[in-house]
Amino acid sequence: MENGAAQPVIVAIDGPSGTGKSSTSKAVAAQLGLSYLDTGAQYRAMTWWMVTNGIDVDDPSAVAAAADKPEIVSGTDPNHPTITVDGVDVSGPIRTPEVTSKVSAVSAVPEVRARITELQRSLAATAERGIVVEGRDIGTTVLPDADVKIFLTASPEARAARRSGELKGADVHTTREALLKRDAADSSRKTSPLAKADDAIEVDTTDLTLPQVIECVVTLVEEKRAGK
Ligand SMILES: Nc1ncnc2c1ncn2[C@@H]1O[C@H](COP(=O)(O)OP(=O)(O)OP(=O)(O)O)[C@@H](O)[C@H]1O
Ligand SMILES: Nc1ccn([C@@H]2O[C@H](COP(=O)(O)O)[C@@H](O)[C@H]2O)c(=O)n1
Repeated sequence: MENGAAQPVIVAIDGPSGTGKSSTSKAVAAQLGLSYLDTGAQYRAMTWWMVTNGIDVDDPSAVAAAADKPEIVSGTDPNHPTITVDGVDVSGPIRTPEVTSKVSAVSAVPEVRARITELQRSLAATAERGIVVEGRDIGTTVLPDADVKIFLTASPEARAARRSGELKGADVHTTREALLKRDAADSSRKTSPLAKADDAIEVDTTDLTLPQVIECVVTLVEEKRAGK
């Protein structure tokens, strides 16, 4: 089949924090002309709204009761991903240390996950050429029939070094502990925890450059499209 008339392809990329999901997914989507969805940004947007509206994020029933209130809209252009809550651009505010430290509590609430999962499935279903969706439960729960499933990993040391390089001046040890704490919370929650789908391909990125990881994923998607 000609490239222009190709069937939409759905790519699920999961893994712990700092393994390179966002960087890889954006680049793969841009290279292959697909849409891109950062599902972590959606959970961060929900958390930002809870904090901004004085909801106690450690009270799951308060979070559940408010979960249907914010209108979260994700733009899926990999070259210009956007996220708004009730029409406000929150791409900056969702990356603060406060939101990062509270997002695991909010994302563990089943009503939050149900609401956001519905948004994710709807975006995937309407992506004309297909989509790369990255998160923690995409291959296991959100899109279990995805055409290609990747689970990225990397050593905690490599992930902490990458993150502290981004957050200029951040201490690597503190960054490592914060990453591991978030992974533990995300992996141990009852509803759709961070997990590798049985049919996902695991790619350990510890000793790979970002361009190498991107090339590996592009090749896997192209092989799938070619029916190999
Ligand atoms: N293979 C790699 N080698 C070196 N640096 C990398 C590699 N992959 C990603 N990075 C860098 O590591 C940092 C974290 O990457 P990224 O944000 O893509 O991870 P993530 O898995 O999406 O994290 P999170 O789940 O916390 O959002 C970025 O600065 C990115 O440029
Ligand atoms: N599919 C997903 C994606 C993310 N989360 C939660 O959001 C947090 C932030 O994710 P980042 O990728 O932006 O770091 C993450 O720690 C999870 O709590 C999720 O539950 N499911």
